[in-house]
Amino acid sequence: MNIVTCIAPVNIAVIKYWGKRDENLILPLNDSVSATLSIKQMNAKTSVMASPNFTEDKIWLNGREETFHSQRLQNCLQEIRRRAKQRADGKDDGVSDWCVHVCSENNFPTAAGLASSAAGYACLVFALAQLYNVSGDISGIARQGSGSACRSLYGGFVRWHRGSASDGSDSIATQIVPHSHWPELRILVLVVSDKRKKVSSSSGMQNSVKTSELLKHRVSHCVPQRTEAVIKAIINKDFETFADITMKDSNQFHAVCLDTFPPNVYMNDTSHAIVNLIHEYNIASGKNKDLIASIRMEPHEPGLLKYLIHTEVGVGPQVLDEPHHHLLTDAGLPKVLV
Ligand SMILES: Nc1ncnc2c1ncn2[C@@H]1O[C@H](COP(=O)(O)OP(=O)(O)OP(=O)(O)O)[C@@H](O)[C@H]1O
Ligand SMILES: C[C@@](O)(CCOP(=O)(O)OP(=O)(O)O)CC(=O)O
Repeated sequence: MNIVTCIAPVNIAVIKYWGKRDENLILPLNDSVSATLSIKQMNAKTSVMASPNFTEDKIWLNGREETFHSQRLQNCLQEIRRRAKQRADGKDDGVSDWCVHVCSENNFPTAAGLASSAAGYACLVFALAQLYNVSGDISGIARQGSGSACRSLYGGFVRWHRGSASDGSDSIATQIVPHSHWPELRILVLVVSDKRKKVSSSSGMQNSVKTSELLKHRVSHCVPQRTEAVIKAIINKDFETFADITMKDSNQFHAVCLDTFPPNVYMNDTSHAIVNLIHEYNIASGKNKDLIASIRMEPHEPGLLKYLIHTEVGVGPQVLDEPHHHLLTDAGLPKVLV
């Protein structure tokens, strides 16, 4: 059967990726570090199907057909087909020459700053790799769909190495520790808006590279030391240092966005109220207080917090074997549309 269905997780960066040195290959200016979130609560689910009967590559995203002409989609598909053709066993069964139909859905808001592109491209590339029997590192392929997607191919804590090769061959993700390393850690995702961001990450960071002096300082003077220090804190399960670096790096990322001209404002009053609440909680050494209850009480105006996802660090992408999981019919059409 030439159909595969997979799910892939989102990831949240504790050292942020912001700025590219190559727009087409998606090569970053700095290393980044993230935690992969449990696949149970938030995931992208993707079915890919290849058939000699298909006449063109097609993709449906959240129930709507989208154009397959996007350069990023094309780059991922081309690269994985190239890898399929040069498989170690030298046998190409011809499947990589057939057109593909892709159907994907996210079980959380798309393009709202919740890393939908990360889960989405990780899932697509992981599923295509199963379909074409491609083995070895595929994070460098997912990276060409969306930079942060390379980190969603691994569970636990993950580092995306900026690399130095001009062809991007060393700009890949590696696992720092598996999800089982720090099981006590809990992650709360507080969604203050589920609308599409006004400025996408891609164009936001492009403007920052062009106009922000602070970005240059961050890349050369802050991120290298922070990356080493946060990895050490993760390995030692040193929560205080981990939390300190994570908050400082997030603040600096938002400061770079404000230093960009014209500025990108991604946080609103509710986001700032939450940041203040966390600091007050820490100062009050609220280890015995119920943080979730405090968050639900604050900010005081009801309805400002859209929803709260209580999750933890999780595993990387998974294959779903059962036929009822497939999002495409045997004829290659989205089940939701037939
Ligand atoms: N399941 C998916 N499969 C393939 N592509 C996807 C999927 N989900 C999202 N995308 C692509 O990612 C784009 C959204 O990426 P964008 O970077 O703007 O938002 P985000 O990833 O949700 O936010 P952020 O990068 O700030 O965390 C979508 O417009 C679509 O092109
Ligand atoms: C703020 C971030 O989430 C930005 C993510 O940017 P994307 O990976 O979505 O950008 P492109 O590579 O242009 O697709 C920080 C991070 O995840 O490291």
